[in-house]
Amino acid sequence: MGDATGAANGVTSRSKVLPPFPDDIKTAPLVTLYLAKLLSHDVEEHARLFKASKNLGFFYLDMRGCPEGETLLKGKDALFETAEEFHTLPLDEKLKCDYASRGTYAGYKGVGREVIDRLGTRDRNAIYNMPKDDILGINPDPYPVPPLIEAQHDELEKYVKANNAVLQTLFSSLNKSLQLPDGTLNNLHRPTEPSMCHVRFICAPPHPPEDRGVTSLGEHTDFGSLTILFNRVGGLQVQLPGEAKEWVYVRPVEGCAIVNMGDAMVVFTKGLLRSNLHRVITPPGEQADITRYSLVYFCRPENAVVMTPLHGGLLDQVAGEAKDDEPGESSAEWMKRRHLGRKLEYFKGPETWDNARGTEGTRMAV
Ligand SMILES: O=C(O)CCC(=O)C(=O)O
Ligand SMILES: [Fe+2]
Repeated sequence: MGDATGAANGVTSRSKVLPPFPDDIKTAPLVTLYLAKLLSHDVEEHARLFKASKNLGFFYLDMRGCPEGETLLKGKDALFETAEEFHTLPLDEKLKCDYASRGTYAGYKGVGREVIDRLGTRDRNAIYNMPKDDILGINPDPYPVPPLIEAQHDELEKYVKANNAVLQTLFSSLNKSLQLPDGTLNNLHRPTEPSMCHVRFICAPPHPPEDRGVTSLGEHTDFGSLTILFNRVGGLQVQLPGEAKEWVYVRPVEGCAIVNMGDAMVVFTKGLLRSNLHRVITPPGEQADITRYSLVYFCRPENAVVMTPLHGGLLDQVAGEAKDDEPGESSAEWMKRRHLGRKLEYFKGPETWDNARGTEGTRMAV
């Protein structure tokens, strides 16, 4: 469980105290926003969210000090335990929920079953994806889950709802800052409607000593709208905007989620909001010796939403259209194209990689 003192260093996992994130490495200058302030309609905090969403597109969201955030923090502690339990199951148990051949992102993906670049280099992460629609009972034909996940159904349901409460707060705030008609962003992301939102358990075993510094998860921008990520150890890096294209670690901070914009927000806002490149490499310092777990909630637009720029408010003053590759593509098609292009089962070469790209090349310079 998380360490109640508030420092990310020294937090415990199921079996041990985690080694500290080093103090002597360069880290990304993510601003810290406060959920409690956004909920109490603090005008300055809304402006800070808008600024962070335009500048780096990544920020810490401190969840402490309000029931909505505390519920999320409790949920993530419980689900880190579940993630460890799931990923330590025997491989044949996990492979029972590998649904890649069905053309879905749902279920288990073993280490090396995705590519991380055009050349087909394999990833070093195992992941388990649980669709929001399965958890909330919206999908009439949910993917089978192992008993230990079934046993956590209520916890997962609470977690999805807690994430959605936070997401709706963020969408309302950004909607106001963009001066869009009331509810525009929120109505593209109603949790009760079918969408490809999901909870993900990520597990990266330690890299062998000769491979330290290697990439586990290649550079990418997220496909969807907003991502709420919890890290306990380092390894996540963002590429700082600017000519130097410098990669720096993101320090995990206890009590805070790492939130980032995905490509859907870039498309909707003609590039006004930024989805920043990020990747996962060997965790820094002593953290390199342990298995790295992370917990993610990916929020995507409802399946029926068309991936095209929105109109109104400030967006009417933004020149130019984002070059979304296929105007008219639905959110469901966009997510599937991008996801399957990375799966080993579907990767045929550099063209598959290129076809799975999003807005990485079209974002505004800041
Ligand atoms: O594991 C992490 O810290 C980040 C994972 C990530 O970027 C992703 O799954 O899209
Ligand atoms: Fe990501």
